[in-house]
Amino acid sequence: MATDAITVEGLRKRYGDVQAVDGVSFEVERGEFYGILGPNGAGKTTTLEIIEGLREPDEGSVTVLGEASWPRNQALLPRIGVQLQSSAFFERLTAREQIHTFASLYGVPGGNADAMLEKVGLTEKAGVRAERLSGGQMQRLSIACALVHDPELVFLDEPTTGLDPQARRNLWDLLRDINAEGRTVVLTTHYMDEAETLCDRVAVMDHGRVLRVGPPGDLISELGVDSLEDVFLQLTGREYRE
Ligand SMILES: Nc1ncnc2c1ncn2[C@@H]1O[C@H](COP(=O)(O)OP(=O)(O)OP(=O)(O)O)[C@@H](O)[C@H]1O
Repeated sequence: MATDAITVEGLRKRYGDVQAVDGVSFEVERGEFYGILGPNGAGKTTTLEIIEGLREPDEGSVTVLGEASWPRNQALLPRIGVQLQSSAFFERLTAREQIHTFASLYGVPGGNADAMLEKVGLTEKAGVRAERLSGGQMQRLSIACALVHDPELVFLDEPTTGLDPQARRNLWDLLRDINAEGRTVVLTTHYMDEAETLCDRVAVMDHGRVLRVGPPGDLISELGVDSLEDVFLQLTGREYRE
């Protein structure tokens, strides 16, 4: 459908004996804030990597912003942003140098990089080396680097893991702003309250399959429980652990 940002159909991926993704289909609408939830090993990262065009599926197809994501599609790269782990920062560079390096890779003017640093509240830390930033500051820098080329679609893999509650809430405001600007956001998270607060819809995965898709509030009332945490527990039979 023309309004879909992402269409995933019949995805399968096996690593040796492990069927990591076992027939996954779903759609993400343009402008949507979409969460992919599941216990460790559920197949979330593999699914995301296939959608991002970083991994070839054994079966199935993915359309991102109207284009096939495999074979790797160069035309898509400027249109999507992928939040890298902070360990992927260039060594010994300051926050400002990091984001300017990402900007130049995409041919983006340096002024935009400084504006992005300001947007994530890191202007005062611009001269600090990335490895000396706090956990929350590093996460904000990695999100800024993923956004510096103004992508339409952003993938965030556990953006608030390891942050204290206040830093998580600050980051939630930033993620809401990114989405309010019209960008589609796809998020994986280990925090059910985070998914409940931020996501328009979530897909709950386990054992390489999608068990259920819907707005958090609908899933909660359909299953007659009190929270997304309870939905997760009921569908997967497991607590959400890291
Ligand atoms: N490169 C690989 N080679 C072999 N097995 C892999 C590889 N990548 C993932 N797996 C296996 O595939 C399954 C799905 O892994 P995946 O990382 O996609 O799950 P996940 O839901 O992202 O888990 P987590 O929450 O722990 O990140 C797991 O059993 C994992 O051990």
